[in-house]
Amino acid sequence: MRFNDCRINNYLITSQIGEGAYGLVYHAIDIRTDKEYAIKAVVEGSCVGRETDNSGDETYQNSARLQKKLDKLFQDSKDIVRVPSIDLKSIENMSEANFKKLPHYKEISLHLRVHRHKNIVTIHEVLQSAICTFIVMDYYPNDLFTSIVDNRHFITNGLLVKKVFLQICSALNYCHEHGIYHCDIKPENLLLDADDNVFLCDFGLSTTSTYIKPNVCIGSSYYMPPERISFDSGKGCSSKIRGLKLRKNCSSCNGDLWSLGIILINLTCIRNPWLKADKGEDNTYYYFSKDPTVLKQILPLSNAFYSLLSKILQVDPKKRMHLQEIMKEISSITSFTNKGPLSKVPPLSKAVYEKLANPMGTASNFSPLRQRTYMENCKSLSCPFSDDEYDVVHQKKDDDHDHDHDHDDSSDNGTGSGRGSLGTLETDTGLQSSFTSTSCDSDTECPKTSNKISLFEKKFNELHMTASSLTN
Ligand SMILES: Nc1ncnc2c1ncn2[C@@H]1O[C@H](COP(=O)(O)OP(=O)(O)OP(=O)(O)O)[C@@H](O)[C@H]1O
Repeated sequence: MRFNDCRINNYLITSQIGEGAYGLVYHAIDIRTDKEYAIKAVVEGSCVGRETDNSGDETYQNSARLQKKLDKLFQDSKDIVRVPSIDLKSIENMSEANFKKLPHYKEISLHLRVHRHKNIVTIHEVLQSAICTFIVMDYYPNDLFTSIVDNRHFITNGLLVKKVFLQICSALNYCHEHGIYHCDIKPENLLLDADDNVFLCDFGLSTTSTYIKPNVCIGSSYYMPPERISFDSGKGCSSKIRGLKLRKNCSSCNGDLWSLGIILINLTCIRNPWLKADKGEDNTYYYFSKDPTVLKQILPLSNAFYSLLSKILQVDPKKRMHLQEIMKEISSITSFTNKGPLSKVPPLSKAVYEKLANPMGTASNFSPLRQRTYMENCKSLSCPFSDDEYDVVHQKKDDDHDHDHDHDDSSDNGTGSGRGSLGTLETDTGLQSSFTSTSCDSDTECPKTSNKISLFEKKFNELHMTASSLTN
């Protein structure tokens, strides 16, 4: 490895763990404490003045340029770079005017405003060298993409799906409450610790603008809402979706909600429903926009889960279900699929829901009416909760004498036992990693690009979607 054994202050670099459009991420060890960290190197000016349509070549060139600069930095300093640490509070308080001068600090500033949340990656230090900025963060060994696709970690465990998804929602809710819109919610930007706790990272596209321009803010196409793709590039620049004429700019908040809906499909079906929510370019999405029940034909969804997804994946962004409601529905849903292990899922107790949805201890809108507490099989389902959490669930169960499973979805005939079996979900369609162009918002026009071609792209293209049969 190129920078093996190089040091930045007290951090010893051990390997490269990520390569994005404008950042390189390294695994490092603090030689004083032996604690592991992830260090992201970003270059000043790297996210300025780049428009959306970028090829993989350009991404490669960007990171090659950064590598070269780092080479020189380490060479000049004989492998030990000593750089000052920037006061985090001063970065957090930076203004839009500051971001115009130092655009790459916007990602760090917005991230710092929310990194206190338990499910958002913590930034420890920001180090400034002459050629680039180093963001020192907590290190997590896995990301959600690898866990879903490679490890197939979720398809046999509905409680784990609930836990992970509620933690994602909780992190996102915290961001929205603080006026930060992530705009690049995708499995690669969700990291996992060894106990399957989620941590949101990469605020490179995030914005404080409640509305963003459709033609500037391009995220990963799989997770991008239709209103940010299907725009008229003509003078009016207004979006037209299903005959609706939408605002010139798109709601940042509602865009994140759409991405959540796609993540739910990833977690439960190991699929992406379409490549791009663009009627003109994607046949599956075209059919979905005409008739949402197409989702039930291409994915093994239970009726209850289809009903929930159709409320999240509303083409009209204003009609999308609110985040708090999504969380409550996920907590109480009793089936994700119409067959296999996810066809029977216990609802969460109020205590467990509170812990996942409000790890910061803020008030919740959980409705006691909706809660069900029959989680007696929690442990045997390979319980995703810690012992403490399990105790809370278990104690509640002891108080609860009604253990009958009462399915919302009576039409589901739940062929799978849901316990221990590998299930019958068709999981041969690989989940696509995000490799399309990305750029960041908005009023401040700070586009960045990302054309990460993942290992899974080839696999995905080979397998393609069963949905393609719909188009024949
Ligand atoms: N704290 C961390 N712990 C472990 N791995 C990390 C961490 N932060 C980032 N990574 C890894 O590095 C990859 C790239 O990081 P990040 O998304 O922040 O960079 P980027 O340049 O914005 O990438 P992209 O252009 O793909 O969005 C992540 O997908 C993840 O695999």
